[in-house]
Amino acid sequence: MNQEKLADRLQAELKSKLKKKFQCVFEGIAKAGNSTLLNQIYTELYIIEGGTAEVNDEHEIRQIETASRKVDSLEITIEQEDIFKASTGRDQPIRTVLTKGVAGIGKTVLTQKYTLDWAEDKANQDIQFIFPFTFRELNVLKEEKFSLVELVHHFFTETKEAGICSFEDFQVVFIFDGLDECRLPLDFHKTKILTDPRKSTSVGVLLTNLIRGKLLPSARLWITTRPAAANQIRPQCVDLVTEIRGFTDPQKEEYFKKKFRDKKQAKMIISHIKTSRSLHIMCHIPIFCWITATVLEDVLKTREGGEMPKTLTEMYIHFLVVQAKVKNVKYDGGAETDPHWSPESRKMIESLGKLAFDQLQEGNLIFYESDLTECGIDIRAASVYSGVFTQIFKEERGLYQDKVYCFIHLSVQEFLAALHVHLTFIKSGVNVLEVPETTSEKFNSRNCSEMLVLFKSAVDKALQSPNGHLDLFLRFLLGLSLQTNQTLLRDLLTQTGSSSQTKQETVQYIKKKLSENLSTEKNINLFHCLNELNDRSLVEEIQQSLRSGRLSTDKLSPAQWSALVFILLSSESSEEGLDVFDLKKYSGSEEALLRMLPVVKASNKALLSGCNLSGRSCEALSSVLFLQSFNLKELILSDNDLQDSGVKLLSVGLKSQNCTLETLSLSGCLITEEGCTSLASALNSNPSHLRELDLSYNHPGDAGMKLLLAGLKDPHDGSLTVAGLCLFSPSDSCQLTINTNTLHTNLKLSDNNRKVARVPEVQSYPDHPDRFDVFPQLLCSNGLSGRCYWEVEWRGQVYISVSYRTITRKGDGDDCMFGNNDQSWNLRCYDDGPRSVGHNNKVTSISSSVSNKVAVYVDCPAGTLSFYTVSSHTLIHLHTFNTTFTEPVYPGFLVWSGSSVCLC
Ligand SMILES: Nc1ncnc2c1ncn2[C@@H]1O[C@H](COP(=O)(O)OP(=O)(O)OP(=O)(O)O)[C@@H](O)[C@H]1O
Repeated sequence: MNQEKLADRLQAELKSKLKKKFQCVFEGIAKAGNSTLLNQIYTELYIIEGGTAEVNDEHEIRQIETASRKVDSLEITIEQEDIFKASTGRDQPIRTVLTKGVAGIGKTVLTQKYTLDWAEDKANQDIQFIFPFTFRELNVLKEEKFSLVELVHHFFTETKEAGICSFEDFQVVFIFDGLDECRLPLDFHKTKILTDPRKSTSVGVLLTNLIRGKLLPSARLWITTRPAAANQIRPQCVDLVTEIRGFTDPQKEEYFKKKFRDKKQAKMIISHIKTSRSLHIMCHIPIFCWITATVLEDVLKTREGGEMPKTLTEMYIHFLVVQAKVKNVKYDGGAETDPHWSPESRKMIESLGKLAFDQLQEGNLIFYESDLTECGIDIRAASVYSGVFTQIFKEERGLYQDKVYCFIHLSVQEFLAALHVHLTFIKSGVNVLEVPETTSEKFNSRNCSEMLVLFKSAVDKALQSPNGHLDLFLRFLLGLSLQTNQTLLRDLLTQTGSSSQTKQETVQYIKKKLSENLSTEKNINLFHCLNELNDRSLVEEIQQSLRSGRLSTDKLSPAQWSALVFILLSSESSEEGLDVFDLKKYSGSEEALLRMLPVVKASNKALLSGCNLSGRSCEALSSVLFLQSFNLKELILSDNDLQDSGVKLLSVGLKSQNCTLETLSLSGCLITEEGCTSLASALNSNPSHLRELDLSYNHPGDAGMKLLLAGLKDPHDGSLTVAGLCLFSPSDSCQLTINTNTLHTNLKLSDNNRKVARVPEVQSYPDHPDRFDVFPQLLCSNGLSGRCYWEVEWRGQVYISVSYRTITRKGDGDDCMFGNNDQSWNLRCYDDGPRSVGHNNKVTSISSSVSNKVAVYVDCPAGTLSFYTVSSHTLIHLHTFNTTFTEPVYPGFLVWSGSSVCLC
């Protein structure tokens, strides 16, 4: 048979083998007989290009609706079948792809789906052979010698039978899943170069050379890994890094719809998940979806509503309890209401915990019979165990038909390992983490509680691990120390432990570590730990790390940003802590804003002033305004060069019926008439909730002003729909001059006539008909008939006013005092801020924050007089008088004793 025909036949055989192998996924129920078809449950994942060869350590989620995703130009998404096809603009062919993703994000499932689609002739038919490997399988061959060809023959016997000994002439893809589980030495510096695929050597050397591109350079490679282990491969060896970000919100729903074919049940589960923000966020990780589905199916069956799990630890505890219950009911003939933990199941969890821990410490993820026996697991009963606790533990046929065992998912092993450490400590006071070489001098166990020593050593060990293999373990261990979590496990844990003081000291220890120079990945895991510990200062801690540059915003990968966002959103303190989102507290940059949009979305007030934002931010914010579930009431964008183009983009969102923004500040954003036009039309088309609009320090021009005013008029009664409109432009600022002829003799000028103070001594001013003789008042010489803006500072008690020139100057009647007649208007200011406004003897109280600086804006043609307090970068509207000015108005002041006023 010629080579081509042979290859075709082999391809058909390989496809048929891979189809069989991957058409079903093990979702923990294999033993129970209901294996699941991969095509039936497979839900599209959100995958992005994660930078070039620069491999950094990474983590968690992406939580943003599709609406905002499409405008997020920071990310290039990739379809599952196009993993070797990079975005345009790259001319080099892609040989090696490294796909990163956190635990349970769907790396294995993705590689399986890719292979299955190929085997079923659905995609990538240009590939002649796909050879999928897992590092788990390869680890077993650590001590053996193979050539590359022999290795392929070994795993894919049909290639050997077909007698194919050379793969150079074929389009071949090798998949290596789970680099984080790799126990083979991959030493890119020392390993000798090997180019001959027929030369026998250790598997580690084979892989190193394959990845280097020395061995079989024509083949393509796809390696998957948890982020923390990605750095085992030299960046130069990787052509494309991609990242699985899990499910987007619509994908989450799709998952549950596929999982629960009963539409009613699916709907109920989805709406239940949506009620808990953190649970909903967690479900971006497929394994959580699966665990959540398992837990909720049970929770909803047995109790109405109830508290939903909020943290990772809580979720896994629920999962364990559900398993115990299922075992009890299904296999032991118990009733749903019986205690879940029989002495046998308790014993089994203890044994499984010991196995999980011992093997995790060794870095082992598959075990042999001898490992089970060592942990007191009866080997004959092992298959029963795996049948019983199918969803925790599974039995596989390994190579050579040996029976091997592993946990249903690595995260379950990590959880049980933590449970083991916890249980052993509670029961016997033994700290199993304390092996002699790690007993650090730093801990003086006589001074700290024993438990604290345990936690500290766990933190240290996790930080020492180069591939992060104890990261999740640490999160679980700390999570288990919470009383609330121990209560959930009450029948399993006969005694509980850990005090709030231990918790506090653990938190302090973690914070100390956070202040050291750790990798981003470690930093983020420690944030997760604080979250598991329910620590309320977490948000502040994250802000500090970002602000100080300990977490450099330039170096954070998209996934790390998402992890921060996830922690911020799910942390307990976020309920109040994120009420006001102040970008500068994190990092005053556009990148930070774009990455933290989900936090903006969850906040009531977003302070984004002076952060170098551009149109990109406007576009993204606009998409947030479109969202239904959005809380934002105040958006402060002042002092960013957004320009007309930015405002146009923002206006798209302002038009949305979902937009319930009450305050918008665009002060000093370089907006001209064009920007005002789009803003006016947006505000006109949306029955807006907007109460305050600050457009000060822009250049709207007359036409822009008119448009805006028209756009903001109520169609029914013609009144302004926005109470606090601030429209002045830089050209409206006036330089006020005090008219010394009006000055009362107890008012003294200083600072080049910019400051007026009330003094007890009578000043020797000449008599003048314009001078106020009883009230300590003055007027400026500026007669205003257009638009004018000025700012004033004061001490003590003053009235800041405008008045017609005709106001009476002599005597102590109301016709003389600012605000007490129809000739004048005032704002009454006190030591603690403005308290009321007055006109024609009518005083109206206003609310204001503490302040001693106000701005006044008068628009004579429009008939408005507005007062604002001035606080950094923002004008906060106090009050607007609407009237018709019949003659020019003059700024003026009344200065009570011990007070002074200053023109800014
Ligand atoms: N695309 C998907 N559609 C439906 N379910 C999925 C998908 N991806 C993952 N899952 C579910 O999540 C579980 C975990 O996925 P998988 O084993 O692929 O994660 P992983 O990223 O390889 O994790 P680890 O790094 O811990 O090995 C699967 O068993 C399956 O139940």
